[in-house]
Amino acid sequence: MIEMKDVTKKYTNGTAAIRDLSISIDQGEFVYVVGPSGAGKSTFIKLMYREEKASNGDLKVADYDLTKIKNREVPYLRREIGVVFQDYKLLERKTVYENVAYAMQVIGKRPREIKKRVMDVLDMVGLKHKARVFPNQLSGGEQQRVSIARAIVNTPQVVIADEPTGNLDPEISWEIMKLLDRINAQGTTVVMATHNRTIVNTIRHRVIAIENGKIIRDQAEGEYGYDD
Ligand SMILES: Nc1ncnc2c1ncn2[C@@H]1O[C@H](COP(=O)(O)OP(=O)(O)OP(=O)(O)O)[C@@H](O)[C@H]1O
Repeated sequence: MIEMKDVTKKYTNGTAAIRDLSISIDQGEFVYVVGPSGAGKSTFIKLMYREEKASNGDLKVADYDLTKIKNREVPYLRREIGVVFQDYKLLERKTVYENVAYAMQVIGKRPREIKKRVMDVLDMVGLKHKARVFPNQLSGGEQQRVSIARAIVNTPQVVIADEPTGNLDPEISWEIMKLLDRINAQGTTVVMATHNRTIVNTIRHRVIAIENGKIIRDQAEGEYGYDD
């Protein structure tokens, strides 16, 4: 599902945020990406959905070769990748329903299909009854559930989450994790950057540790915890 070979990302100011990194993530895996602040986790994630371009190396995501992808193909790639951010990034002037529907409208889905699918995913995240409210009338956990609904509404092959529980209380974080686990159980690959050791050590999945733009450890699910 995700193949990186000798990928380097150098920002224009000369910072090499990712250095000669190689990794393979299979369809259906759940992978945590951990590491200290500034290690390169967000950059690693941004490379996957083409928010940033690799400076060197080969990168394939969901059947797209990102070294060869044309700009007009990027929206098609993004249909296969749902992204969840720490700060939710919802559109404040749109309702919950509209926020989720928008992801389908931009790819030209028909209104009738949109209505059914949006209500189905809102039901899945437990927010069908909040469809008409605006994001600022929701708690942080509810906003994150809306953003997860938006990420999965086009049934992507991969969901990428950058610190999805970073702004949430522990109790609410577990709810978000349960939701991501459910999405994963339905066959969607999940890649999640996190600083939360309790989560990583409790809900076990493969763990990739990044430091200075390199993978320093790649620990299969079932191996001992993330303890440094
Ligand atoms: N747009 C940018 N331009 C220049 N340098 C950048 C840019 N974005 C990130 N960096 C640098 O690249 C390195 C990796 O940053 P990145 O945000 O990927 O780390 P991170 O592991 O996600 O950190 P955090 O846990 O604090 O979010 C850092 O040194 C950072 O300062």
